[in-house]
Amino acid sequence: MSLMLKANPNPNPNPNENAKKTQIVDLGNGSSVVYVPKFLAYDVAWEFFNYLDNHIPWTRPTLRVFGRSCLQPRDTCYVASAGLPDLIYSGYQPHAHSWDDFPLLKDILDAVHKMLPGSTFNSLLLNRYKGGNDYVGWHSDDEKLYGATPEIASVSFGCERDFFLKKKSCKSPQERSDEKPPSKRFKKSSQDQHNFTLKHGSLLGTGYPCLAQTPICDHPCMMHQ
Ligand SMILES: O=C(O)CCC(=O)C(=O)O
Ligand SMILES: [Fe+2]
Repeated sequence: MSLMLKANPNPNPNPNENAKKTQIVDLGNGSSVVYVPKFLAYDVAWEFFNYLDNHIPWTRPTLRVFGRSCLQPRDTCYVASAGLPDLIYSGYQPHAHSWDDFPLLKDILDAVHKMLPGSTFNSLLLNRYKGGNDYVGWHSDDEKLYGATPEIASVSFGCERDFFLKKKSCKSPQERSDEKPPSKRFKKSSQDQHNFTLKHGSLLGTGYPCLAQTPICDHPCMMHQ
């Protein structure tokens, strides 16, 4: 399960411990990602997992990808601050729930803001992968709503899963390639690919400008799954 973004105001009794293990990975071209493997204490993260698993109004929508209808291969739920433009991807417009409906999500958001000083996240896409067959296909988080240089924070819960980032080919379609099975989606030996194993309770931040030596980020040119 992952939150594309924000948990407990004091998730770890010793915040310095988190910071020490933080990794900043240079992707080249001025882009960096930050990875905090122990963003949330192990037991706290399991409490969050159980809450989210049981209390989020998960849905599994039908998407329209390359002219075909297909069931999104994961459950989802969307939370957004009031006044944001609608999120629409692959012909689907999720209902925007209010942060006020889920106080725990606000706690996660506060913790992310503390870990990434200067960040101000305003929407959250929750994804639940029910087993090894659920996945997210190659895509860029480049919806207009996110602006020219999207900043994304992802908090993961449950089983470890691989997360891949690669440079986007300019000719590739912008749509998510959710309909392709994982085996056909990527050759792991490809150059310019970066792999992260997202641990239970970890935080991954992309497109976060102050991570780069110069405040440049090219997340719009990156895609991931
Ligand atoms: O679940 C994840 O870690 C990634 C999900 C994702 O990339 C997305 O919803 O845009
Ligand atoms: Fe994404």
